[in-house]
Amino acid sequence: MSFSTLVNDLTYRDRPSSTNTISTANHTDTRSQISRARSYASTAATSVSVAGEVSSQLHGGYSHPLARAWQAERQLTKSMLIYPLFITDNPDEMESIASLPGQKRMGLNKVVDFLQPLVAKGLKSVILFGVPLAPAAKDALGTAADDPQGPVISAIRLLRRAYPRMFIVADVCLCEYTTHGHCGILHEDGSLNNTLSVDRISDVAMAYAEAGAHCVAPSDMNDGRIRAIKLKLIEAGIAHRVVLMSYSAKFSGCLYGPFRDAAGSCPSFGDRKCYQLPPGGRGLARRAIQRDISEGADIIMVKPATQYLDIISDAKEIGKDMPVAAYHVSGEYAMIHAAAKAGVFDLKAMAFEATEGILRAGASIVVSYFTPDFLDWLET
Ligand SMILES: NCC(=O)CCC(=O)O
Ligand SMILES: [Zn+2]
Ligand SMILES: [Zn+2]
Repeated sequence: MSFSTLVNDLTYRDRPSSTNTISTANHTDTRSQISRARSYASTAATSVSVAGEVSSQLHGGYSHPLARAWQAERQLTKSMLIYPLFITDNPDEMESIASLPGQKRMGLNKVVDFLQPLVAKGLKSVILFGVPLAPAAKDALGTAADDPQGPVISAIRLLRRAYPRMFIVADVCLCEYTTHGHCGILHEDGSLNNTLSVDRISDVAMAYAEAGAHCVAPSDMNDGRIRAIKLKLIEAGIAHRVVLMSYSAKFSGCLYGPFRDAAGSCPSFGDRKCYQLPPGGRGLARRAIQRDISEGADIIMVKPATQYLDIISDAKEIGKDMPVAAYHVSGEYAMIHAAAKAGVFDLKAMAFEATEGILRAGASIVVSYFTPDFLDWLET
């Protein structure tokens, strides 16, 4: 221990403090050391002691709730939240999703009324997932994904009319619409046919954009789909009014289970490890993020969120001039609910702590199933 640290340490411990009773109580035996240190300090280097006292005092800076809020580079606001909605092809459906407490799967006749109180509380944005319930709606090419009468395109049109100020994001993938449940079109050996998949995915994205989505968000992880979508948007003359949000770093793992229940998008064989990223692949995620930025992404997303905070921070560093989004996924949401139910912690406190961690890592947009709760919990 250097002399100045000793002085700081002793000076700090010696101070009577209502907020730090443990350190004063435990160190009464150091008084003679303190006075020796102090007299040395006052003769040799008075400024060391003063400077030490000044720099060791942090508590004052966050003593008030507002001052605590100011410590955050980014504070959670309602504008940062995107709420996931599951829209089925059964217009009158309103079903609870067992593995996603509080979340519903709903039909077109229900969605406007469902959103009304949320919009009144400040909901700004939703992301739409289509859920075809009729088994006949699925095929090898995911034809239903861009059915003009299908749930996503119909919901885009409906919500644009009902809530003209709401920002509508359309998730773009084929897994909800393919019989095999994979995120693209397959070769005969069951692997992804990247060329056909990108062509199909970019057509689906175009259909959503043309129907009026403010943002299209491809979550499939096929190589080159950002470039393909951007080029088609430019060619159609609508690139200037559509945000392209790439799920750039979407990791393969076990946190999507409740979503697959909700959307019926579980692969019928195999897994997604050959297109979603391996959980340890930080360098690979950085390359995927760089690639998607160079291909024309307007927003880059990291998914899941709390297990991948380093990747969010990398995304913010690599894409320092663009917004970074994080998807706080179904498994993360379900875990928080389960642990809160088991008495491990308070649901609200944990929802804030997890989301603040996501913002601190670098995100300024959070796709969250907690959105309706946050609309109640946040003042602005
Ligand atoms: N494209 C969306 C997903 O794959 C799942 C998200 C979740 O688990 O909430
Ligand atoms: Zn998919
Ligand atoms: Zn997906």
